[in-house]
Amino acid sequence: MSAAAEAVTDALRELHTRFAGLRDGQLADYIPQLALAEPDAFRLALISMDGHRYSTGDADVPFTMQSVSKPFVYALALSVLGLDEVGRWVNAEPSGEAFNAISLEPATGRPDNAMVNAGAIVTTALIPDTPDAPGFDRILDCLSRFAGRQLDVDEQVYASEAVTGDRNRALAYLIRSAGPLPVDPVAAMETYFRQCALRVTTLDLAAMAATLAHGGVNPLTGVEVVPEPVAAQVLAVMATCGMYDASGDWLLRVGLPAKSGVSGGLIASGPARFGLATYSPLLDPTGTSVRGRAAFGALSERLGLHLMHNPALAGSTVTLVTTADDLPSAQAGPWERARRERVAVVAAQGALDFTAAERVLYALDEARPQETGAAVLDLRQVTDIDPVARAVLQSGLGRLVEGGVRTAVADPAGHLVLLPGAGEQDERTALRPFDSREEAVAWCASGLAD
Ligand SMILES: NC(=O)CC[C@H](N)C(=O)O
Repeated sequence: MSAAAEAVTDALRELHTRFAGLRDGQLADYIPQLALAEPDAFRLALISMDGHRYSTGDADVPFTMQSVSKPFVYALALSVLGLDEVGRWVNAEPSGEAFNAISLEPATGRPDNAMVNAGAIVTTALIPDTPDAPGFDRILDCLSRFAGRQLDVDEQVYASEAVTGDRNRALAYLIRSAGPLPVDPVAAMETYFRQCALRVTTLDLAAMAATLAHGGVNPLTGVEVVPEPVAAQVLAVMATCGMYDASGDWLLRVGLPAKSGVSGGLIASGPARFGLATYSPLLDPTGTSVRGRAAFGALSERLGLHLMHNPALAGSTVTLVTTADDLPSAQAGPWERARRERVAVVAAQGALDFTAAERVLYALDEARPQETGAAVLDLRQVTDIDPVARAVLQSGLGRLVEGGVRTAVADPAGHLVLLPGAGEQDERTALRPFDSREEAVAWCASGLAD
């Protein structure tokens, strides 16, 4: 790793040092194998949207996923069946109850959400066997693609939970008796226990969290694991329900979609930013890693990761030049004319989304193009434009043209190539794309009324 990027690992190391001494909490012992975990183990990993990996502690040592598997199986169910169909069987409301609560909605028999055990059992049951693959193989394949490598089952942990998992079995029978879902409790529990016993490393979990943050595309492999809308739906349910009866407090203090598991694994996703994972098996009463919670809280605060913080710094993607005054004065002819007439020139830079497009259009209006009858939008420094920003800009520029403004776009990369009606307008007010700002300004100025 380069020296500069070591700074990110340093930040993780610092958190590790700061919280390694925390000895609060208990090992989960209702699954006997989990009580054998090393209480001092503490690992942290972060994976960026470019697939850069950072970690500290033994981030390559495996442990079982437990409930951290739930959002990924939910993602699979959503991509196979769609939100409406999945929503018929499992709701998306925070339950305010413990992960293993024996509780279903009275009116419908649905579990509250897919993050508590009852909901996760339903989600698992929604992935049926197909002629090609048993339900569990489909889950294994999907979760392996989230991780970017082939995962396997810890047979000892699986067997340990299968022996002691009566409460979950009871839930499966309750679900079958309370609602119309044709759950086979025995088969569903077999698959659910195996999914909980899937073996991952801390770096695997960070890759899985990063894939959700990256719109469903694994940033390490480039593979689209689930469609982008599904990734957003899963993050939404993680944000509201992922930490069970501590979800509200978590969103308030840490401010990231997250999911914990009783082995001590914990993930958090910063949408379009990174995937985070930690492993440390001492748990608080809600079943969340004590060190993991402390580390993610501190990291969020220190790096300003809370989702509700003011997201983009104003001006970071848009530069605004309001008149042709800034054009090089040596240029004669149409340039001189453009300067004299104060033709509006607005320049944007960086990646344009809806927010940036709104600023651009507002700046165009502020430059009062109706008074001069001409406007130039300079997109030469724009690196990317999303479909929403393109549509909003096209419609805004269309309005200017309709209002009689001669409008030119310096757009050598063709960000707005689909300009509606370009060339169909009358020559004086047409909307025209140009390769350079000079040509765009000259064309605008040459058409100004005398
Ligand atoms: N919160 C958890 O991690 C629970 C998972 C565990 N396998 C159970 O069903 O009890």
